[in-house]
Amino acid sequence: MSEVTQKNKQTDHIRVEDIKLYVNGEFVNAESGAVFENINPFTNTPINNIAEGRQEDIKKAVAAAKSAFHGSWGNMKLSERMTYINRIADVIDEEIAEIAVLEALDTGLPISQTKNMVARAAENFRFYAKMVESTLHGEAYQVDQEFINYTVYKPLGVVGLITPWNAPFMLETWKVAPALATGNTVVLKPAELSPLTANKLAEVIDKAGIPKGVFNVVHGFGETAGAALVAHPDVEAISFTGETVTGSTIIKNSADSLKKTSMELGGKSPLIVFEDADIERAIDATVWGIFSFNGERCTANSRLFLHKNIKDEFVEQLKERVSNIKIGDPMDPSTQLGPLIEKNHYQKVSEYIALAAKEGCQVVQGVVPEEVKAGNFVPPTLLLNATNDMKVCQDEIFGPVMAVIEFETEEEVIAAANAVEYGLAGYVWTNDIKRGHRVAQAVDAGMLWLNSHNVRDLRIPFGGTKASGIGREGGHYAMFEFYTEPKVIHVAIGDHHIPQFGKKK
Ligand SMILES: NC(=O)C1=CN([C@@H]2O[C@H](COP(=O)(O)OP(=O)(O)OC[C@H]3O[C@@H](n4cnc5c(N)ncnc54)[C@H](O)[C@@H]3O)[C@@H](O)[C@H]2O)C=CC1
Ligand SMILES: O=C(O)/C=C/C=C(\O)C(=O)O
Repeated sequence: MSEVTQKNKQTDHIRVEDIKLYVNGEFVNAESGAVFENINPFTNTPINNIAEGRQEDIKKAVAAAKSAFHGSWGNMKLSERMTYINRIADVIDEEIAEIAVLEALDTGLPISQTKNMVARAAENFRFYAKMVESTLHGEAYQVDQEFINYTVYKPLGVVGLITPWNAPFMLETWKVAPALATGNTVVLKPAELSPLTANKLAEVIDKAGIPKGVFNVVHGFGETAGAALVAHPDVEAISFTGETVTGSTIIKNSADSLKKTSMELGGKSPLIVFEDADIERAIDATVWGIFSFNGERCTANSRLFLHKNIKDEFVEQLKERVSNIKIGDPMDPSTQLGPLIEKNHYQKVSEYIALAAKEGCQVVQGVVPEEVKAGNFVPPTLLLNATNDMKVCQDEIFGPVMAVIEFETEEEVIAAANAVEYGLAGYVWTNDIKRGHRVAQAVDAGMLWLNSHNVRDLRIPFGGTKASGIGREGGHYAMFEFYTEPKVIHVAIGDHHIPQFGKKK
């Protein structure tokens, strides 16, 4: 991997070693020997080949994880387990530069942003080590002098984690950290479009010395490797982040084996700016919220609602920002917007923009420099004069595209913000404290930021309502409500009455 360094500004021709599956502590080929090609979104040339795991590989990985759960990992002292979890964080920190480069190479995300995502990944492990050690405890109830009833929180066993390509390393670790810290063992099926840092996570965890079988990675496609993981009877739970339709399929497919599922799904989040808002800050937050991560963000503010009295001024400033956003090579530290993940996605996003024009929007875009045209670049795009009922305001486009909708009254904007199938995030800008709270509470969203962009606090629940998900990640929600379950132990401390069925009087 020596070719991949931060000095590389030109991603052309960068090749990385081929990638294998990580099963039972070993890097192995797929049983079938199959591989698939991994493509660089900046050049549309191959980066490397990836072993393509299928059902037989999932079976092996689950068997290894099951054996580790009943062996070394399951029997380990808490303090020792936490030493391993913290060591994973340390290794990530040591390798942050290389991981950030791999992520940018694989996804087209700008290197300045992938660095922060990798730092957050290390924090995910440290956070859960601390959280589990300090707060994973049960309750005890005493019933007179007869009983003490207490609960302990037990890990589930083998858990399957299925993740998307948009912020892969950070989102994978956001699941792996609580899963391992609470004592489960893991089979990770990362997105087929972004395998590089999932492989790197296997290398990191291997380097941290975690016992074999505790963590496994099976690369491959959703319909084969993913579906096999979902169907496997020895997998106790599936935590999924991805598209709403895929989430629904996974819930159906997990029903036969009665699995617990957690669903972090799509979004079409509103950002509402009232006329009394701090306009400068609202503009910064709006631009960041839609154009960071190349617009491929579940929490992106893809619908901007502007009060009619500030709309023209706000839009003028937005146009200027859009024309200044630096589009280019993801490896260039000054790049703000890189290429989309793959050609098909580029096609999909471009079709939505064409549709918006047909539906009557005025389309305003930045300019993609000639020298990067080989990449899947969609420029930052504003869809002006949009109305909330348009298809481009209802569907998750998942690109750097924001619809701008005018409103007049509070009631009207709440109704429009909620007239969508999703309910992941929301953003409200106003300096009227009462209105701020009123609107924040009225918008259908699992997470609502008032006078702020998407700033994270790992202790709070992360997730959405409506078609944006079921369940929450983060804080004690992941710990108590998903990756463990309570076990009750009833202890008699006195001689309470026991009915004497069948006993001769
Ligand atoms: N709510 C949240 O926290 C977040 C949600 N997302 C959502 O993720 C989506 C983008 O990610 P994509 O990778 O395109 O999602 P996707 O749903 O296409 O794929 C996600 C994962 O599911 C796997 N998969 C596909 N079909 C499967 C099946 N039948 N059985 C099992 N696994 C299957 C894929 O191989 C991949 O690993 C967007 O909708 C975005 O909003 C992204 C980040 C955060
Ligand atoms: O912070 C998280 O745990 C997840 C973040 C994901 C996004 O912000 C996104 O995809 O928008």
